[in-house]
Amino acid sequence: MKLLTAAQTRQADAATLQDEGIRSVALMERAATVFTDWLTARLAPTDAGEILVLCGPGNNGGDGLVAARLLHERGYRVRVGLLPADKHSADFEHNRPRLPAAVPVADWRPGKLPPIEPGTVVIDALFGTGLRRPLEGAAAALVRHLNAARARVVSIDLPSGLFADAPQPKDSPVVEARHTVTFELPKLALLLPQNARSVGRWHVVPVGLSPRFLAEVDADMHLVDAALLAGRLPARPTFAHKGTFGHALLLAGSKGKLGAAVLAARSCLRGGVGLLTVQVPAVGYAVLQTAVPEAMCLVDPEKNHLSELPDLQPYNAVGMGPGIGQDDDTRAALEDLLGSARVPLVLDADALNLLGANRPLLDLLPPDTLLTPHPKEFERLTEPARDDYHRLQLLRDFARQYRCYVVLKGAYSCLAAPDGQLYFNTTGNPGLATGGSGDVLTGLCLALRADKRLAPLDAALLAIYAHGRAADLAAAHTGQAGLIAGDLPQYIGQALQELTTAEEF
Ligand SMILES: NC(=O)C1=CN([C@@H]2O[C@H](COP(=O)(O)OP(=O)(O)OC[C@H]3O[C@@H](n4cnc5c(N)ncnc54)[C@H](O)[C@@H]3O)[C@@H](O)[C@H]2O)[C@H](O)CC1
Ligand SMILES: [K+]
Repeated sequence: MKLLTAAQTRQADAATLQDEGIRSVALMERAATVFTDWLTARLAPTDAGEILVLCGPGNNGGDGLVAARLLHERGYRVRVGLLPADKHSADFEHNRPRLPAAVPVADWRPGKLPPIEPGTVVIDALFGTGLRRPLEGAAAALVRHLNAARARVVSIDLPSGLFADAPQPKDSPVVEARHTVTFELPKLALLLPQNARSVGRWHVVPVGLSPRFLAEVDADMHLVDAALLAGRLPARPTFAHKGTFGHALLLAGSKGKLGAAVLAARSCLRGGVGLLTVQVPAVGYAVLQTAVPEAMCLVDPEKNHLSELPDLQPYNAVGMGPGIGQDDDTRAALEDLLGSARVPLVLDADALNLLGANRPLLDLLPPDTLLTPHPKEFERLTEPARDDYHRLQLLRDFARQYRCYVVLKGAYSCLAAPDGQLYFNTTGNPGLATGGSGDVLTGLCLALRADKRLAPLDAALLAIYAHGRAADLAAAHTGQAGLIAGDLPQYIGQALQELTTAEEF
């Protein structure tokens, strides 16, 4: 699924009107109806009390007016508060007189703002994608008043005051919603940690925007969902043998961190690799052979850390990083790897920290290398980000500059591709915030990069999605708090199977 900018969303609205030959008030009616359906499916009239609908001057406010009318028709008690404005949108003007007389309407002016009882259900229809500048004056006062009320706020399309795809000044107020019900496609702002307090939980409801426009529009941001991945993971051929799926080499572990090697190795095997060899320092030999008997094990000459590469000739992909530490010898081995590898590389954890501490090594990164930093590791590779938007810009720039794929891990992990496209993952849950879950991702990435049938982009997309999906499957048994990284590999197979394309008849 594509992620649109605010400007593209306006174009999508216009294309929909044109393609369907409908008036904009009809689209507003549709949007407000799906919003109202969403709300009434979750909130009975008896639990709602008197719903307060706060309406701004534009089409977001127009949506609010329609929702107020529909809620009244469905037996809810409703009142409307209007933000005073010099000018209203045409569709707002169209719907204002259509509010039933039984719905109380008042202007909500600064200095005379009525109290909002704690727990009141408030529909925030002040501003949506048309916000042009940070809120000030009457609008800012109203938002501050609402945020102080401890109400149950549901925002239409966006929490008011939040730009759809750009940062706002720290001191400009934004509605703090429990739920944001957004139309057709999520907006970038909903995916970023810095907006979590305003957005609450977000939900997408369909309004039927022009399929033609959505197919044609040139987006540079995407959501990684099952639809995006359809057809990217071919079924395993009947006459497959272990060579078909590649031989991966994993360089992992140091004294006290062999668990990282074990987790990555198990995950690589569950990711479908044909053969796996793991090189560990001597201290890890018995651990690896016992914990992961399916993998072959090479022993580094050093006892406690990795110091050199084996002959790379047999391998289709090499992964390095989980648990390796940052010894000088290990840095030398990494440098050797960057200089000599002729196959896809996956770099994580201390391999990234070594790169960050030795920036000239970045110029040695082979094209299409896959890096999987968390935000701190990414910062070591680049610079501290001013905010989440700036971090995405740095991510994009880095992927372009080094012609590599970078997964910035977190909720909605974001993959940047060498062409500057960004892909936000939709699977996973807070149970992944546990030690070792990144090592599992590394192993899975390595397996998919070793599979010669997969393009680099497809391997990375499949890996981040299946990793999150495995966590969702695991959490159904363990709960989120009880989820540990070792639970994940056993669900990778199912996650990949769900994505596998059946052979066409
Ligand atoms: N995408 C869809 O499927 C549909 C979306 N709809 C809704 O329409 C809004 C966008 O409406 P628009 O009129 O473009 O913008 P807003 O209502 O967000 O606000 C515009 C309004 O506010 C003024 N304004 C802008 N910034 C400020 C500010 N900082 N302070 C004061 N006033 C400001 C501006 O001048 C305008 O007057 C979208 O989010 C959906 O909710 C449609 O219903 C159709 C389907
Ligand atoms: K809103």
